[in-house]
Amino acid sequence: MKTIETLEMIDISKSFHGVRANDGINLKISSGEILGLLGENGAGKTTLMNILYGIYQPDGGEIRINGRPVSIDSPRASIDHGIGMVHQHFMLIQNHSVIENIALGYSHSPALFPGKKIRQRIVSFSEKFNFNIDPDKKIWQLSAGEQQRVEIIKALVNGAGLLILDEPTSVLTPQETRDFFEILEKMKNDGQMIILISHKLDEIKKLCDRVTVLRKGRVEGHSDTDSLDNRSLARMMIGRDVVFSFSREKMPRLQKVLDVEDVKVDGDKGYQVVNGISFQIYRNEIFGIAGVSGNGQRELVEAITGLRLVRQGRIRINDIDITNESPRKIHNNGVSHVPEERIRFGIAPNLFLYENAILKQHHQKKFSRRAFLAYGRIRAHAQQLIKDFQVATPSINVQTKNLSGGNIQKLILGREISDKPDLLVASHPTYGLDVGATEYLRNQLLKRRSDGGAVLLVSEDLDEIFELCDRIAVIFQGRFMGILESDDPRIADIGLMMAGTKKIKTGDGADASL
Ligand SMILES: Nc1ncnc2c1ncn2[C@@H]1O[C@H](COP(=O)(O)OP(=O)(O)OP(=O)(O)O)[C@@H](O)[C@H]1O
Repeated sequence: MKTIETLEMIDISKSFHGVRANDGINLKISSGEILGLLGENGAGKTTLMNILYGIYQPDGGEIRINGRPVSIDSPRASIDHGIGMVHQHFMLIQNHSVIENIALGYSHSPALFPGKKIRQRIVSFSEKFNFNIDPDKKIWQLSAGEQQRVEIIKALVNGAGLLILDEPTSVLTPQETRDFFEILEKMKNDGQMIILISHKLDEIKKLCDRVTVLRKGRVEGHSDTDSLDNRSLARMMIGRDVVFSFSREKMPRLQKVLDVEDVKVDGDKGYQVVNGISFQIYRNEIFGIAGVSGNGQRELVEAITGLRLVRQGRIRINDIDITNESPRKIHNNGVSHVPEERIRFGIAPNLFLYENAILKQHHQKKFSRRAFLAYGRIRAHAQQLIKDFQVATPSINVQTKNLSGGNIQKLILGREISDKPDLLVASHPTYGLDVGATEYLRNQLLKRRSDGGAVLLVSEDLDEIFELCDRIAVIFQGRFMGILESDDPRIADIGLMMAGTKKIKTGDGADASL
């Protein structure tokens, strides 16, 4: 392992076409420390870490390792200096084994395929930090948590003394998160340095020794986590107080909007992953689906929004059968969708922001005149959207791929909600959002409900589900383990239901699957 004792970033600046993403940033981390890097969406966290990892070159400033200035002009140089980065989206080749993936990035190899040496190192790290990974398994056979551990091992095998982790728990189940925290503690006690980017304040407080908070490209402050509570952390990040809990008045359910009847759907690998699910959602209702990811919720949502074939059963919106209709027809019948994979399904990355602001809506009368797009109105709509949803961008004339992850997310949400759909289907809508944007989004979902909309919310964040939903279904292996009213005392068993060890008979649509 490389011996990095201290790493400093001094007065780092970086601009993109006049946008100062980093403006004189200072940061320091020492061996055996976990530093939290916090900041609102677009604050400059990813840019700063991309500079440290050699993906971008800074316009000014210096990086010092053990007090000496170093030049990091590529990821290879960064790895050679003992820095490793685990991105939000894993960079692993699915059809290759763990050992093959690690060999591909191995930086010290004299041999063509240094399999034996790598196997030894995987085993030794696994024993030391309890990674529990089979080196011969293919990546596609591994859970998200296991794939993340492979990424970490890959960095450690290359000698990383400093690990950068970008929102590492967003893809993990609660159990995997607990295991992951233990691994990080062990690594820290072994002298490893870790920089953790996260929007989850509890996580930051639990794991990090110190935090550096960025705002609008500058350092807002450095602090020990002991001396901060969630409220003061949030205030540092977004410059105002954040509401952490919402009051949700009870509302009578009105007409039925969505009717899902005994639906069966196949997954990507060709076998059935939604095994006969029935439920209804009404106007003035937020209906939550809780469950560990990979239990069929993604496929169910894709079936409702027209992205996946329904093999059996019917789906109706306002009593109109939309089973296996095109996404466009389903959208025209009043369904909007905030997809789980936003960059892939939510935007066209190379189009301008104002074009993405009306994606799927361009044929509507307000945006087109005969065969032509009404660009004046489209631009005005985009301006309003970025104002209402606080999308941080220099203008509406930028390619959407250049927005920060959280701001892309806000743009999609704004577009879908402003369409005032009868049914809004939102998959993990607050993932990647800062605390201020999360608060705003949750308020918007509640507003959609009180304006007479129906909302289907799929989330792994139980706090979010409890906070927002009128009824909660728990999905396990493609079946509902029960549908509960939010004030049902049996809600305490939700963990058991998520793990598949308890079913609850509720006299609702869920019975069809019990
Ligand atoms: N390649 C790029 N081209 C143009 N602008 C960019 C580029 N990368 C980042 N930016 C801009 O720099 C600013 C900082 O973005 P960055 O991705 O670093 O923020 P972040 O703190 O990581 O945000 P998030 O929490 O949303 O991921 C944003 O205004 C973003 O639009």
